[in-house]
Order: sequence, then structure tokens, then C-alpha cells
Amino acid sequence: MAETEERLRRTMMFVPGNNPAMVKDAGIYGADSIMFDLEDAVSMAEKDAARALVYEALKSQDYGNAELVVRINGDDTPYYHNDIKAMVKAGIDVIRLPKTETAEMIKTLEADVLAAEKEFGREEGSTHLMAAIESAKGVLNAPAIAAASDRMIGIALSAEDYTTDMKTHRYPDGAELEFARNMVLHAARAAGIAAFDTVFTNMDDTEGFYRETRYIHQLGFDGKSLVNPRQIAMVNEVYQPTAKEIANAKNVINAIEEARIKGSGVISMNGQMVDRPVVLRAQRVMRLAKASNLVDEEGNTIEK
Ligand SMILES: CC(C)(COP(=O)(O)OP(=O)(O)OC[C@H]1O[C@@H](n2cnc3c(N)ncnc32)[C@H](O)[C@@H]1OP(=O)(O)O)[C@@H](O)C(=O)NCCC(=O)NCCSC(=O)C[C@@](O)(CC(=O)O)C(=O)O
Ligand SMILES: [Mg+2]
Repeated sequence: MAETEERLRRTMMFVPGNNPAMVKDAGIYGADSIMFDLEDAVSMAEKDAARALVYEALKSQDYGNAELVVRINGDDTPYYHNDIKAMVKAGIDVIRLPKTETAEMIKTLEADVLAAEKEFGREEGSTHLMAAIESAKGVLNAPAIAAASDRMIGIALSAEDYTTDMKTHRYPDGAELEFARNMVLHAARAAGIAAFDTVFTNMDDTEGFYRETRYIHQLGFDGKSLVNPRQIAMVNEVYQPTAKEIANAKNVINAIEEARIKGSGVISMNGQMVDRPVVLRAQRVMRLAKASNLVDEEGNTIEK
């Protein structure tokens, strides 16, 4: 994994790279990651203009603490190399490769990114990578893709292209995505990187969006790719720990600290065994609580 400290990536919002207003305002909505799109949201005729627009925005706009991601065009297009060069030169945090089918595609991207870092004097290894899994072949190769480079921070399921490849379409119950979701999630976890669920494209189906988000949260995904700012608050709401979960997490962390002082790694709390995995889950709850502004840096509850 490219980072030692886990970064919260609940919301990764697509921003069409050919839309000046959206590119300019993308930072005001509070997405954990802003993903400028140079691929399918941009027509062939606008590819060069979109790349230039995103480049200028990266150099001049302040996007706060958001992680900045760009979805480049695939290696089978004439735009791929120019996209990499421009985005590395602009200092992008993460490059997302669409339609990734093999580990070799990531290794080639890694070499191309390294060459660009050398060309533009950027610190070698500072550009992170992620892969979008959009086909049956990509799903079956997901474990190798996820582990293909130390620069990888995550893999994402892309259900629109994936369901087309599978000769189906998206249904409300998501059964057609079950295998792919589990493959992507297991591949990411085995490689120690983040897993992102797919976009939900019906802006009017709020109930369906909540249902899908609760489901992928339960499975263990880090977050979702999004297409609209209205979806950000809904994901954050689902990922926000409850008061009971926060209280329990605090108790676990306090109890294990007391046990550590006494020289023990496992204790019982209210009849419940508390050991390392329980502590790791409690720490994650506290990180989510902090990101949700429910507790302060010291873990004290923030009264609303
Ligand atoms: C869906 C809709 C048209 C709805 O428009 P609406 O007009 O109804 O939106 P409203 O809610 O009314 O907007 C309120 C205010 O927010 C601003 N605003 C809206 N969206 C914003 C945004 N994204 N970024 C910044 N700003 C935004 C807007 O400008 C307005 O600002 P203002 O006027 O100032 O109030 C719009 O959202 C939109 O274009 N979305 C991006 C679509 C896109 O990128 N598709 C490609 C990626 S998927 C793909 O490729 C499939 C995939 O590859 C995926 C994978 O790989 O994972 C696969 O295979 O599955
Ligand atoms: Mg796609």
C-alpha cells in the first residue's frame, strides 16, 4: 500500500473535465476525493481542451484537503500519454486507469508515470495509482491488478461498463454485481488497498441510493464513486458511526490501554473479549467519527 496511515475515501466524485463551472466549484461540496474525468464524460472533440482545463485548475484552484484524482483515457487511445504527462506535471495525487483488465496494464502505467515524474522533476513515487475494473476479465484478474504496484491506493468497480460486458444491466437488488463486488473487495483487502463501489446514476431514486450504500457499507467497501454532489451527504450519513458505536469504541480503546499498562494484550469488557481486531475496528470507528465531526481530535463528543 502506498500510504502508512489509512486515508478516508468514502466519497470519490466524478467531475466532467470539460465543464469549467463544475471543475472550478468541485471543491465546495466536501467530497473526500475529487475525480476529474478525461475519459467517458468527455467527447473526442473535447479531449485536448478538457485536459488543458483540468491542468490549469490543478495549478490554480484550491481544493482544500480533498484528494485529487484524474481518470485518464485508456492506453488504447491517442490521449493516454498526453493525459499522464499533463497530470503528473500538474501534481495530481492519483491517476485512475479505466477499463483495467490485467496487472501488466498497471505495470506499464507505473513505468509511464515514473518517466513523467523524471521529466517534470516530480518526486519519484509521489503519483499514486488506482484501477477501475469494468469487465469480466478485469474482475477475474482483480487480485493481480490490486497487487501490481506499490503505488496502488485502490480499485473500483465500474458497473455501467461491467454490466454491458456481462450482457445484462443494473437491477434494483444488485444481484448482477454480487460476484464482482466480492472479487473487487477481496482483491483490495488482500493487497491492503481501498475498495470503491460503483456509481449510482438515477439521481431521483434516493431510496435506492441509500439501500445500495448501506449494502456496500455492510460488505466493507471504503466508499463509492459518485456522479453528483447531492450523493455526498447521503454516503457520509451511512458511513457515520452511531453514538452507541462511538461510546463502545471509546470503551474498547480505554480498556485495551489499561490492559497494555498491565502487560496484557487481551481483556474482557462487559463479558466481551477485546483483542487486536476489536481494537482496530474501534480505531476505525473513531477515525470515521472524527471525519464526521462527531468527536474532536482527543475523541471528545462534539455537542451539536
Ligand atoms: C448527473 C448529472 C448530469 C445531473 O445533473 P443535474 O444538473 O441534475 O445536477 P444538480 O444536482 O442539479 O446540480 C447541482 C449543482 O451541482 C453541480 N454538479 C452536478 N454534478 C456535479 C459534478 N459531478 N461535479 C461537480 N459539480 C456538479 C451542478 O453544476 C450544479 O451547480 P450549480 O449550477 O452551481 O448549482 C450531473 O451531476 C453530472 O454531470 N454528473 C457527472 C457525470 C459523469 O461524470 N459521468 C461520467 C462518470 S460515470 C461513468 O463513466 C460510468 C463508469 O465508467 C463509472 C466508473 O468507472 O466508476 C462505469 O462504467 O460504471
Ligand atoms: Mg466506465
